[in-house]
Amino acid sequence: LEMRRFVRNMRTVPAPLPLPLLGNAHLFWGLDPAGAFLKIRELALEHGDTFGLFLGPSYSVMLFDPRDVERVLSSTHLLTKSHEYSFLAGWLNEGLLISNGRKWHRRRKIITPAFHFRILEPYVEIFDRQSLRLVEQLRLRRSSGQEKINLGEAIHLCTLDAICETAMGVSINAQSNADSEYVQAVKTISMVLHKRMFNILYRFDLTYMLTPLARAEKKALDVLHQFTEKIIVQRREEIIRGGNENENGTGNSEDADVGAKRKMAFLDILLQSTIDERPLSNLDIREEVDTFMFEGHDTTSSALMFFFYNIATHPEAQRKCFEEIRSVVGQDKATPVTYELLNHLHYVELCIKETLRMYPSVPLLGRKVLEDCEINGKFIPAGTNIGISPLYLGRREELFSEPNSFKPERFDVVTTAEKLNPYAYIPFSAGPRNCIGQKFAMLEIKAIVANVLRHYEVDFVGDTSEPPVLIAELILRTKDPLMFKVRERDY
Ligand code: HEM
Repeated sequence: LEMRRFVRNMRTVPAPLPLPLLGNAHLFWGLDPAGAFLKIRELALEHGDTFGLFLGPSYSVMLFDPRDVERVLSSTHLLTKSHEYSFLAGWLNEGLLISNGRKWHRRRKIITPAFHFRILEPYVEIFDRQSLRLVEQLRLRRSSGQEKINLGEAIHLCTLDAICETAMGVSINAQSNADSEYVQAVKTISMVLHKRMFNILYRFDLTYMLTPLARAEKKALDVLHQFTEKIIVQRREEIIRGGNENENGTGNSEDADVGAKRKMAFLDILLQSTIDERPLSNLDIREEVDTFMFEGHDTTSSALMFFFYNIATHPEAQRKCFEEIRSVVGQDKATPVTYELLNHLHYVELCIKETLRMYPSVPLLGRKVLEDCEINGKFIPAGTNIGISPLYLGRREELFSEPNSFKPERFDVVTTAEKLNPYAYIPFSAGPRNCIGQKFAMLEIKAIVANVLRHYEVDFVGDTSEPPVLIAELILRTKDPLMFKVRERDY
């Protein structure tokens, strides 16, 4: 930073004293992601809700005051993502999550209609079918002698199946074929992303390229990209050949390793979209489909895992969820869940919202400031990275009473006395760059919850005296897997 701007910034934004060259990096030396998160909390207590951090040459400002958060997230100027998102570019290229400027704006405009409720409504049939496969998988695990079940792992495969079918209109059958090349490639990429973001050895491109991890990434990317591309080419050809015979689930296009009835998948919508009257190229479509694949499965499976943890450790909440599901969907376990029925699951929705307050799937958001600006009297110079943490905000005592307790009723607008600040509760972010898939996510989570709880009572197997240790990586997870027992419900 140039000295004059630096001094102006330091006057308005407190920061721990930086060391030459290192800045404040030494404060985080040797800490794992969980430790780094606690350190940031400690610094907020010491320096206030908005404070600066120098990590080597890069300067960041952490915002923990909802008023400052509002200024950033609602702004139409502060939309550029921070450098960390570029680690995703290998897979997502310049898809909606990481694109910036004019490209992002135009893409957001054409993708928004793809999340209209009329498009989402038929997807519930997919969520229903895939969650019944999950129910079956859990039964198989039990009958094969697995006493304790890693529910998060089983759910992850289920959400991967659901997003693949909705995004591309094909099934990868991840739940019955967890060893498939595609599923393994998704796993490899997630592992690589976490390592690149949090391990200094892998952070810099030049040194990273020499590691075996870079080779594993390249191999996995080839698998992922080739798969998406193959589906795009096939679908384009089908449309040229004979129109949309497979739309709305009426057709039955089969492929060697993919096979499922097609609906109006996101891919079909993108194939019909135009920008400046020109259709999107295969690469344009691939980056958006891959973005849905990434953003649409890990997030929902993290939310679901914490949902089941919360209700398993709060039996009264589990009972109320089950009673509501039974009264809305009916006594017959074979009745399919529908869009209409899911909209009536009010108490389940409160539990999902409370889960996302305590355990937001995306624990940290980052923006890059391109021009000097002021945020509520604080001078932020161009080049600053901004960090906003939905996880930290959701656990602030000043914003939520008993923040570490699971209290779904706080979200009940009819009965609650608590007045919630919309910028304190931001699991789906907020403003122009909020989550485009939030309605999709709520429907999918509800469908999976409804089918699992209709069939099973879920118990947590583990130490409940302490909350699980969280790892605030790209997607929130726990240090150790959460293990559960499921018991068949008789009614
Ligand atoms: C519980 C589930 C989910 C949560 C908590 C969640 C959360 C978020 C958050 C916090 C952001 C903003 C990220 C940032 O600014 O860095 C975001 C963006 C996004 N989400 Fe979600 N998400 C969920 C599910 C989904 C699903 C199911 C899809 C797609 C089917 C999706 C697609 C996207 C896309 C494309 C963006 C980028 C939007 C843009 O920049 O214009 N998300 N999500």
